[in-house]
Amino acid sequence: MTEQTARICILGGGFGGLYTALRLSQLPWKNDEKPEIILVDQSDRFIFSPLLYELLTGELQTWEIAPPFVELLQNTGVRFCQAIVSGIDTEKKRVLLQKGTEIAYDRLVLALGGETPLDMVPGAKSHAYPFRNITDAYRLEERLRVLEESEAEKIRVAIVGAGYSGVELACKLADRLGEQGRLRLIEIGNQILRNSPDFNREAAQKALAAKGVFLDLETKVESIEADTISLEYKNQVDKIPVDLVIWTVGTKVAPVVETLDFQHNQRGQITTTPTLQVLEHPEIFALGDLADCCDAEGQQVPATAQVAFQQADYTAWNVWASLSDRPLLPFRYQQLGEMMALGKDNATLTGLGVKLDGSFAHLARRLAYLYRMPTLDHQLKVGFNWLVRPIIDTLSQ
Ligand SMILES: Cc1cc2nc3c(=O)[nH]c(=O)nc-3n(C[C@H](O)[C@H](O)[C@H](O)COP(=O)(O)OP(=O)(O)OC[C@H]3O[C@@H](n4cnc5c(N)ncnc54)[C@H](O)[C@@H]3O)c2cc1C
Ligand SMILES: NC(=O)c1ccc[n+]([C@@H]2O[C@H](COP(=O)([O-])OP(=O)(O)OC[C@H]3O[C@@H](n4cnc5c(N)ncnc54)[C@H](OP(=O)(O)O)[C@@H]3O)[C@@H](O)[C@H]2O)c1
Ligand SMILES: C/C(=C\Cc1cc(O)c2ccccc2c1O)CCC[C@H](C)CCC[C@H](C)CCCC(C)C
Repeated sequence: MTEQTARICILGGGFGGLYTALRLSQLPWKNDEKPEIILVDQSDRFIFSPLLYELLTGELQTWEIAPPFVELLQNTGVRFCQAIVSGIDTEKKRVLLQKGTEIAYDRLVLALGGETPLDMVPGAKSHAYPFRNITDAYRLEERLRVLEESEAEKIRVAIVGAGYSGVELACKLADRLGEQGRLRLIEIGNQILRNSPDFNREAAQKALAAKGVFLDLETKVESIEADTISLEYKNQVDKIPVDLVIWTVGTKVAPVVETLDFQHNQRGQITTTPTLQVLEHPEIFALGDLADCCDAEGQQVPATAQVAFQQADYTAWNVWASLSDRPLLPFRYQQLGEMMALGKDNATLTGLGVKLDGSFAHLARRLAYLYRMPTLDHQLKVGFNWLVRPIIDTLSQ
């Protein structure tokens, strides 16, 4: 009697899910043990979010940072299913999709990421622009285009949150808008980039100052209206006219994740073991922004692409191990450093004992991200384009 092929279902094709699928397809399955691997995502494209800002400056094109899943999964044996996940029946081991169909699984990988909360202040949902995915980038692009084509002498942009996204966006938009832009970066704390190494924070402060970005520290957003933003500073509220508000603050898990009957932390993330398994469900793995994970050393890991990217290797290995009767490995997070774009030809990078800023950091950041893109085929296409495009642009001038 032959045993039935095992089915691995991966929910979410971001840094956690897509890289898990790709690694799983490369593992040494014995022919009679080769499982069926299905990747489910609501979108048809993977998003390389660290390079999302470059769409707004025209430095990069959609195909480079958001390749379609079908293209990435070609020749891997992984099946792609575009659908919205609406629930999981853990008793029957089935994933429920919004379109009414279900997928049975033997192993399940949860990697649905996070969302930007627009319910933190009144008016944000109706008037502020989030910046997390390709739809957000297109919406923002369209608004910027309308403003640029208007008669307005100045385009007044307020960016809420001086974390990584806020600082990177402010620098890129300042370069895009030039003299036409008047940017302010609003931060509740008393400094920007609270969690960054001093070198990166200082490089960012210098870049923001050089680009004329106005910094509102210790300032809380009270509310956002159609063309104003109300800011509280030292117990006084000021209403400031704005053309565009971008909201970068916070990450929350999707409502479908909140409804799952697992242990969650206060932020709604699913608690996992260091082997990235959901408590009391060894057949279910969770990683990335939706997972509350302490690694083998007991350190709480942050919600970053760098973490999800590393967890994907362990998840793939552990899923394979659990189907091959091998021991599972606890996740060991290696903080390699951090990189930040500070405009069109400037960046800052701290990691592995190296500190770089300016155009060297810009180049090193681009190369480091090229190396982290999902498949060799995509790396080659993008790398070739980065080499050849400047030559074509120069010749066509
Ligand atoms: C602008 C920006 C820049 C960033 N830059 C960096 C950086 O430089 N370095 C860094 O380390 N981190 C960075 N991050 C953080 C990083 O993007 C996240 O931590 C990382 O993407 C998390 O990976 P994930 O797999 O958990 O989720 P994601 O990569 O967000 O993937 C989740 C996937 O699930 C899909 N999905 C969600 N809900 C459903 C559903 N119900 N049904 C079906 N599919 C669904 C989504 O479409 C998405 O493809 C950045 C974030 C942003 C917004
Ligand atoms: N280059 C990179 O490495 C990079 C780029 C983008 C994102 N990421 C990762 O993605 C995750 C999200 O980062 P993010 O920068 O998008 O968002 P974030 O971490 O939520 O940062 C938002 C910033 O806004 C501040 N803030 C909080 N509430 C506020 C309010 N009501 N008004 C004004 N400011 C407020 C926060 O201060 P407090 O910190 O005091 O709360 C923080 O400085 C992080 O894990 C980050 O590491 C990394
Ligand atoms: C800081 C580095 C990696 C961490 C990291 C950061 C992210 O934002 C990620 C996002 C998504 C996936 C993964 C990651 C991630 O791993 C990179 C460290 C690299 C070295 C410190 C770079 C050394 C540069 C060399 C000196 C090369 C210089 C080249 C030159 C300028 C020609």
